[in-house]
Amino acid sequence: MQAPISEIFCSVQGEGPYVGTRQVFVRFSGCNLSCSYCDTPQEIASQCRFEPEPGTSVFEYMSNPLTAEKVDLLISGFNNIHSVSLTGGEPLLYSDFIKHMQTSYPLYLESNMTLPDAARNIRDNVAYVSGDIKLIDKMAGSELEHHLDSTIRCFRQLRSTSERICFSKIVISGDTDMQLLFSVVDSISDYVSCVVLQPVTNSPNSADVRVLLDIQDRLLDTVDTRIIPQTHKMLGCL
Ligand SMILES: C[S@@+](CC[C@H](N)C(=O)[O-])C[C@H]1O[C@@H](n2cnc3c(N)ncnc32)[C@H](O)[C@@H]1O
Ligand SMILES: Nc1nc2[nH]cc(C(=O)O)c2c(=O)[nH]1
Ligand code: SF4
Ligand SMILES: [Mg+2]
Repeated sequence: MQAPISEIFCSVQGEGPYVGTRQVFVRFSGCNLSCSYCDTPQEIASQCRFEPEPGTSVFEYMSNPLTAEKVDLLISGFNNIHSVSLTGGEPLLYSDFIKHMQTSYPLYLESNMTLPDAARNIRDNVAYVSGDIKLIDKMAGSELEHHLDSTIRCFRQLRSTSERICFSKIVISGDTDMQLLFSVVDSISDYVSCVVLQPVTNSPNSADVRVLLDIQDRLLDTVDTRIIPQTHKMLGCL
């Protein structure tokens, strides 16, 4: 089983409720969405860069695609790991690959939550689910309805259980549609342990802190809601 992977490195989780935990990051290449704020290259990487010594920015390069066995081997070289972050791009595009991974560390999925069949495929393989809610402003009508239905189905498949923790992150910018946000969070609130409002980073269209606090106040009636910016960018690490 093979997949295109753009990078593998060890760092601290910079987002959400597990911020500061030490993880290995496996970044799958390619995505089914193109979010306007995305901070990650969109094209399929011909090579994977691997940073053997954390924080050094010294990389080894290997040709894509990589096998699941090779990725397991690269992960096993790191110590004191809380979990392995599967990110991208969109890791659910590679659900069969994820099922083939044999690492001894728990898997922590970072997903855009738009691919419910793939979510179902790996629901017994992941211990943590960091699921984004994508409020895509260019969508309307039946396309938006289908998108939101897929999101809710993904959360239902990957919801918190005794074996798995699922939480949600929502990137908030100046033009986030708050009514849509409240309605989607209401639909998934039973499936998640908390909701994280993640202010957009490096954008001219950032959200006012008062807006963030208003959204939090409204959501706290339904679900534990936190405001957490991307901290790895403050640290200046990968
Ligand atoms: C690059 S995405 C990859 C995983 C998956 N495709 C997703 O969107 O959840 C990882 C995380 O970075 C967040 N992100 C990307 N660009 C961002 C930005 N400019 N500001 C804040 N968060 C951002 C995404 O919302 C997501 O939570
Ligand atoms: N340190 C660090 N934390 C992260 N949390 C989510 C990330 C991602 O790109 O999925 C990310 C990332 O790229 N780096
Ligand atoms: S879904 Fe994730 S990786 Fe894909 S474009 Fe949006 S933020 Fe970037
Ligand atoms: Mg990132």
